[in-house]
Amino acid sequence: MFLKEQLMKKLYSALMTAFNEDNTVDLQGVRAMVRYNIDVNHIDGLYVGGSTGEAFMLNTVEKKAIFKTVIEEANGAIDLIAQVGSLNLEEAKELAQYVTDLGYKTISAVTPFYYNFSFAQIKHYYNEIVKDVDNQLIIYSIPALTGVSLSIDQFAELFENPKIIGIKYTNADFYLLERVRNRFPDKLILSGFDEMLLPALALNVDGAIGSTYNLNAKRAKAEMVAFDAGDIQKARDLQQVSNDLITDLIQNDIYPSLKLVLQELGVPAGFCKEPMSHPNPDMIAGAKAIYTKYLK
Ligand SMILES: CC(=O)N[C@@H]([C@@H](O)[C@H](O)[C@H](O)CO)[C@@H](O)CC(=O)C(=O)O
Repeated sequence: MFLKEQLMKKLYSALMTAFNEDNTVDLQGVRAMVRYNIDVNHIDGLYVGGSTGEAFMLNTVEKKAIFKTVIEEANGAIDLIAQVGSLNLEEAKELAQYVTDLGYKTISAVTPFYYNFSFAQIKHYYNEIVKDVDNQLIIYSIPALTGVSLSIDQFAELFENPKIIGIKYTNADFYLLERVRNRFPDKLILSGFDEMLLPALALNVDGAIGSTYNLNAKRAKAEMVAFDAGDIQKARDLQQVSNDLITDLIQNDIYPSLKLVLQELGVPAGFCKEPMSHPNPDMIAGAKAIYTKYLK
């Protein structure tokens, strides 16, 4: 089991999934992205099977193949968190057992979405996912995509289960983040919006998980170091450049653009899965410009 100290102020890439043009999973591309994160980004860990991994569009067999490939390729070099949450609770439980058996030390699960579940149902979902596995879980809270906002008292109720150890906090509500941080000093809070890394650091999060760290980890790490050293102006300057990069990525369609820029960096990141876009000439030109401006 991880102790909180072992995960402090760490940077995690939200791992992408490489797809072939026909929308099948390209496991060689997945391996290449794991390697790039370890060898070039010097990342502390990977969040596998999350939004950036396009996991909510994958079937169980594909998810298992990715979890297996990633842990094999990482071979103990970095922390791995497996996002197993699913609207199909049976699938979530099956994946929780599967990744635990593979050796993942931490799991995570998105709040169940779409059906407007009550808090009692959400609590049941989390307790069921961890019930039979010897593992610990981080709640994945991303209200902008799920429509599910948990209150501080609801987080407290979920934390009554000792296996629930933290939150992947992808939320622009910094008032709630401050409240959560101070009410649960021993819980892991990992910030999820890359463009808000600096204010999240100011509120003493334990680290960050994000999509853009797949290619911008060096700058984000430098920002974390500057912040820790008290060089706030340097941290601001770095966040400003990162946010220019993130703005350009979003304007160019972020998920395919992340993959296109990785290809410029020599990583065969493949395609996104439809209905995500496949690249068109304008998008390819935009990604090349982003690479040249921020990463060359
Ligand atoms: C919706 C989304 O993709 N959010 C990203 C961010 O890294 C996001 O792409 C970035 O902050 C740009 O907005 C992460 O929070 C998601 C994430 O870590 C994951 O589950 O893959």
